[in-house]
Amino acid sequence: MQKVQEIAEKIRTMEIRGAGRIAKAAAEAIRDYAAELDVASMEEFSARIKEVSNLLISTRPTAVSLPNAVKLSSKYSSANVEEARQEIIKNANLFIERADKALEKIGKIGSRRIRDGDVIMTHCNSHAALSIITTAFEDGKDISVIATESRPRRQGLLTIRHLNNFGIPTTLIVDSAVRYYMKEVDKVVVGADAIAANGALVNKIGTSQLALAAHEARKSFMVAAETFKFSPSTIIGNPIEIEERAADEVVDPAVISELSHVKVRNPAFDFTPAEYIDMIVTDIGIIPPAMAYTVIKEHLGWELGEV
Ligand SMILES: O=P(O)(O)OC[C@H]1O[C@H](OP(=O)(O)O)[C@H](O)[C@@H]1O
Repeated sequence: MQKVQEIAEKIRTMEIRGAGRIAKAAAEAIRDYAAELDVASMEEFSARIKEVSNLLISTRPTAVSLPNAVKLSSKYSSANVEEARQEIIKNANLFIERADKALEKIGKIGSRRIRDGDVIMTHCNSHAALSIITTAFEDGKDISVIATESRPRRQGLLTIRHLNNFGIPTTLIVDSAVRYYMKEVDKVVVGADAIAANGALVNKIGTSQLALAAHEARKSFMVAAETFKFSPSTIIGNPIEIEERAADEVVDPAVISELSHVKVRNPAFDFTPAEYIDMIVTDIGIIPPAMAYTVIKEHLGWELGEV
């Protein structure tokens, strides 16, 4: 349990971050916990698995990859502890393998839409979006990237370091310069924390203003998302919760401690409506946002009544 608590804390504090990475970390945590779980009965086994599943899911509320990973990994059908344990180990490993392959597939598929000479704008730090960009570059396409800083956590600095390691010409801009530079951009490529049944995208705060600026300038807006980032519970009407993080990520508490009329808001994500999205590059191919429902039904194997 202590190891799971440590992983949960790393996810909560964003030492482990990125919707795909937290999903994989959760799958690994459940697998390792199940492997070592010493219980006297099946009831105890079920209760302990449920407890760690809930703990992991509670760490970050928005990225649906997290509950999807937990649900897919902690599945078992046997009423025998040893068999159930092996089922969880197998399912978690399958999920992890599928997640790695998905990133590779998204890179291959999405990079075909990148043209020689393209200037690509990206936001935050998405491993799926970066897979598209770096694959296009490794295929010999002469591309460059404009990367946003992504306040308040500045994940843009991870992105520019990653792109620099590949030798990709990159420009770092502050988030508020997005519209100013949009005229130089050919394509916007971003990741996803969740995709709702209506095709709306939930991604790092500021994504929707990139989409708006791209739409205004008639530039293509591409989302890179593994199928496990689609949200089953939105089919039955549950809204996706937007995580609001601590004010001290935005400003030093000392600066505002005496300003009695000021409060700080720090939502980590925003919604981009489907009409601003040209395509979603997934591990099962490029789809329009309107196909989100089909992905949830057919590729996540979701059944009405399950959620
Ligand atoms: O799964 P990958 O593509 O890496 O990232 C997807 C998204 O997860 C990140 O969230 P955070 O930085 O963990 O809050 C960003 O919003 C990013 O676009």
